[in-house]
Amino acid sequence: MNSPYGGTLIDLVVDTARAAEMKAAAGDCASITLDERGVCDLELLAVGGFSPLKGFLGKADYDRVVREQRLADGTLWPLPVTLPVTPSEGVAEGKTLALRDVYGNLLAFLHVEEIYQADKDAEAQCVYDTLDAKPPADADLGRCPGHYAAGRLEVVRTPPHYDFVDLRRTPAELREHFQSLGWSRIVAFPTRDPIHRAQEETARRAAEEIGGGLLIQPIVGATRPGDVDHYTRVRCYRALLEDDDRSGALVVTLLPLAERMTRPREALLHAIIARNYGCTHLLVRRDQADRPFDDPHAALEALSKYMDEIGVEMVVSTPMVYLPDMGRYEAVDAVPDGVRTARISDAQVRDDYLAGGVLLPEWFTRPAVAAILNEANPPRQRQGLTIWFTGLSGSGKSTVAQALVERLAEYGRNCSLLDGDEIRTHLSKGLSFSKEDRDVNIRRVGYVAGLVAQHGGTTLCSVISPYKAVRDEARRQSKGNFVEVYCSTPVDVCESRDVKGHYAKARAAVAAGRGMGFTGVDDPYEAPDDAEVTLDTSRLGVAECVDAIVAKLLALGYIPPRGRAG
Ligand SMILES: Nc1ncnc2c1ncn2[C@@H]1O[C@H](COP(=O)(O)OS(=O)(=O)O)[C@@H](OP(=O)(O)O)[C@H]1O
Ligand SMILES: Nc1ncnc2c1ncn2[C@@H]1O[C@H](COP(=O)(O)OP(=O)(O)O)[C@@H](O)[C@H]1O
Repeated sequence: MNSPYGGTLIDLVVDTARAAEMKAAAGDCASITLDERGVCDLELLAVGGFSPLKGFLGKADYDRVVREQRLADGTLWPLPVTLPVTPSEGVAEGKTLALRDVYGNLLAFLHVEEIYQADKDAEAQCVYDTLDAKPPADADLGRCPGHYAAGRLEVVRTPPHYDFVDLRRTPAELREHFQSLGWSRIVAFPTRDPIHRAQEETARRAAEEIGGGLLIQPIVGATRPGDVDHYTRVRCYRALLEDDDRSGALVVTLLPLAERMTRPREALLHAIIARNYGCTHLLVRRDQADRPFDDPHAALEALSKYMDEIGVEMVVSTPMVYLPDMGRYEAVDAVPDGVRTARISDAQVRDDYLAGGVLLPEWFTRPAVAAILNEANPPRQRQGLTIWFTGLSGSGKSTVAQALVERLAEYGRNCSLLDGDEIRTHLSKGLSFSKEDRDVNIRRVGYVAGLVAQHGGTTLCSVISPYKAVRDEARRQSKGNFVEVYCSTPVDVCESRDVKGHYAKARAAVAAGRGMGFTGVDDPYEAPDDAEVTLDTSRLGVAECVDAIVAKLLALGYIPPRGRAG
């Protein structure tokens, strides 16, 4: 097994007596709440995943890491591990700072020795290589309020985790595990993608090549937007473990690393972490790029240059392809002439299989993994949905929405209805019709509908919602699963209907010079210009309105063609 980088596995977690003493003193010092990346970095610092670092980088280390990827003492270190702070009376040199997670859990104390200015330009240019392109990790650069703090770090507890606890091991625990397995040569495979058979085969071959074991390290810290969420990925890796007849040669351990998305430096960090976890080898893709303008070979070049110094050997992965006539995988460059090959691209996985609710074939993915991916990526007809009715009072929103509830049940989509009038008797009780209160009202409705949509439910919202900006906020809350129905019925028709007598009151109020702030009479209504469906209920009957919405939902895939309920 490999020794830790720098010779010693760092352990910053204090013993229980010291932890108790420190907790008792916590009230006397300022607290800061770590963001997602901060929590991940703290965990890896605490357990030695970032050995030889003993804390967040001080200025001398930071400056040299940014420009030369080396610590001040010359040790190769590719990426800044920093703690952003806003200096204040309690956050100052010589003070002690309590570090907490968003739930308020006390994680560590930093005895602040220095607070220094971040060099955002140098970070952007040297670390993220973004002289003329938008940084992939702009959120990371933007997250920094301008200063970093450093000093002696004492960790009271590592960030608590309640998911996949059986697959979480510190470097020390993993080393012990390797020892119990009798492994001395181990290839690490850090990944944030689901593993299909081709990748599995690639990783297996790497282990065979070195005559050792395989460590899959699912990266579960903050990853890139659009990545498959870590719960789904880890369920897939676990299925692999449970399903695999060769599972004796495979270990899965989660890696709580917040990725910086900046090759090639990130690849070097993976190598250092692999070594700290006891691995002797790192599986490396031939081409890897986080951004379209990245040089795909840069990571491999950097690794070749520094692997000796890091003390980890590189195994360059062999991409695999399926040979349907032979029922096996083969290295792409070893396929015999004239033999048929089969593959499914990432885009096909997404668009042709997952989006359509079609299971990936067994030759491509283990059935247990395919089932998890399908369950986690339901086709649109099984995804949540918000149908948002907007329009003047009396324009037909509630009438059409109620009819739609019945009609959608026919397609297996059961809906809840949030009707403006009713909402204002509880969720929004006491709110007026001022612009501010209307916005609050709509935000509440949008928030509730968004939560329901994200968990697979369907909500029909029937609210005037006169302002475009807040309607758009509601759309975002539902993460795009949002269909806007604009009841464009002319105001004179709404007024002639005057279902509740409000228009008459509003006109009377205006005539008396008081005004009532009634939408369409003496209050504004901003009509949508991008609604999915527009209905003038003075021209269409209720059933025709429902037909138009159903046709749109069919076209968008939110309901199945009749008789094929999903
Ligand atoms: N000043 C004023 N302006 C508009 N509407 C008024 C007003 N005062 C009372 N009402 C009644 O309240 C219902 C609209 O509530 P909403 O929650 O949908 O309005 S908003 O979206 O917050 O603007 C609306 O009911 P519907 O007719 O069902 O739309 C009105 O009857
Ligand atoms: N095609 C139609 N669609 C919806 N409502 C209609 C239609 N034709 C007539 N109406 C009548 O118009 C009124 C609309 O009121 P309502 O649905 O409460 O509107 P809103 O919810 O927009 O305030 C109801 O009395 C309804 O019967």
